[in-house]
Amino acid sequence: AKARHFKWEVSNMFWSPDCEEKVLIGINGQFPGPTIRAKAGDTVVVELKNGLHTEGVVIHWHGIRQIGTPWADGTASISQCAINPEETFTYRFVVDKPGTYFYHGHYGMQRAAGLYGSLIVDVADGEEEPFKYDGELNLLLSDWYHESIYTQMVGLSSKPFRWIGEPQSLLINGRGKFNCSLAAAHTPGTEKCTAGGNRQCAPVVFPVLSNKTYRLRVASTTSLASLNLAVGNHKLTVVEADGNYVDPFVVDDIDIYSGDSYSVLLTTDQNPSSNYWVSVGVRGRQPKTAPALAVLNYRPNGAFRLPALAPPATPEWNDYAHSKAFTYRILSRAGTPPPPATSNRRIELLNTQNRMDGHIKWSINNMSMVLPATPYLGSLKMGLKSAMSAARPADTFGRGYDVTQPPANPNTTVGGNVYVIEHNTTVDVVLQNANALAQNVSEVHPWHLHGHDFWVLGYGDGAFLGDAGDAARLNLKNPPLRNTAVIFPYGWTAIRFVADNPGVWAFHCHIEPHLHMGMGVIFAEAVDRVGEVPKAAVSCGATATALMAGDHV
Ligand SMILES: O=C1O[C@H]([C@@H](O)CO)C(O)=C1O
Repeated sequence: AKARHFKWEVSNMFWSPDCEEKVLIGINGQFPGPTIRAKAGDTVVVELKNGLHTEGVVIHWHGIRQIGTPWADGTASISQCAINPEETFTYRFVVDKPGTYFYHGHYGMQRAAGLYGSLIVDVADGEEEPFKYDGELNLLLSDWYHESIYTQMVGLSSKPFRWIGEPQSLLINGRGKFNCSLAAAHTPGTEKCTAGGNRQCAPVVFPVLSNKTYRLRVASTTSLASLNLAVGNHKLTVVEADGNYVDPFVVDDIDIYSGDSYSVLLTTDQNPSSNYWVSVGVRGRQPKTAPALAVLNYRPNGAFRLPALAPPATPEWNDYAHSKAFTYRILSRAGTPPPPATSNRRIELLNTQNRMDGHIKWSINNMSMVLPATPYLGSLKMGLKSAMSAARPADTFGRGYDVTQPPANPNTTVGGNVYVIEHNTTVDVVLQNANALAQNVSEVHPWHLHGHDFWVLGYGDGAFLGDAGDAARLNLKNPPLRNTAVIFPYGWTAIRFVADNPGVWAFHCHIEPHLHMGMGVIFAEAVDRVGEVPKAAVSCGATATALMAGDHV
């Protein structure tokens, strides 16, 4: 195992991801940020300098469990202080498991401002993947708004509430088109874009050879959009989800929620005289955003020889039967560790949209999460009384709640939502979706857990019936291991994890505006067992460090 060193500087820069120039957050002058490539067992060291002029920054390594290094998880107010402008913080952590991951900002809505990149972990030397392929294609998917994240955040917390709306474009590896289509010939009423050139918005071209198998690594860091990916005329074999191998299955298209990652195998078995479209469209919300397109370029055809066939159509946004059919097929590959047969605790989390003093919030068991000024990892480790509100959030919301209707009493309050988790206990969490504030509206929410993979034990429609029924029907045989799980409209999703990684871990909806509106909880897991926390993670600036060392002003 090696140490892999990176020196990064985060800064605002002008960029044209969809051909319209805006300001975004890049790393070392690049957007998306540099790809990290390492082997399982390596130590990744990122010296991160904050080159933003007037705001803090942190980076979360999404899918990396940070076993023994909870201070490197990169969550502002949770695992560390936001890094001040001009300051450098060093992230040092082991990438213990091969897979397709990514990293992104986890302070305010900085992820939506473009602060993200790929993190790919290959198998350790001497090990082999359990499937064969000839080459790899990397697709980091995102959505893009023309309004700044500041305007978006102010709208979300204003009275009256101003929703951010749908994104202006979808991006593949940071590239998209705003008001034109590369496939205008197949899309009546749209303007044709110029395809080539070396502009920042030039479409991605994936060169391939005929009759080979490629591993497509696909990850979504979208702010809002749930996506679907298809490649014209080609089948996709799903082999990995969130850094865990799955029992392979073949589909025409895959759904990818924000926070998800997949590997799919594609065999170039189609007519080699043509190129083919890779198409990424919106699902789960009525789309107002055109699909993103990239070119699967069968060499030696010209890169910008446009495909003869129309781009594959994205399934209807509200065809949830299609979504569920895909999601339910994801099961663990033989050899994946099975979950413990029983759990010590079940936490049932009801997701509701609420009102608070004229604001709109998302609440969990009727508490909307707000983050503290002092990062939990330090304040809980030091046992500071101010660290947590005395009231513990509830483990359940009671069976009577009608998930099919807007909340009878929509009023909510804010809280820390800190759940204290005992070391080495097995914890079940049931995420219960419900109707939003408007009649007949219930949305998709992809929930992401930090610090752990979890087994997805099952999904259901309507209210979870608990011990009266659903608890006995969970899949304990071959549930997939993941770090992100979707809850479907009006449905529930049950997960299980073992609390074997002391730290303070966020568990939240990965939709950026929903997290901003409070849709999350904190798992304070065996914090007394956390090793010595680096001072730089929990004290900010040189004076803080010096004061901690006993110096006086
Ligand atoms: O959180 C959300 O708020 C809006 C809408 O429900 C209220 O304007 C929306 O579509 C969300 O996902």
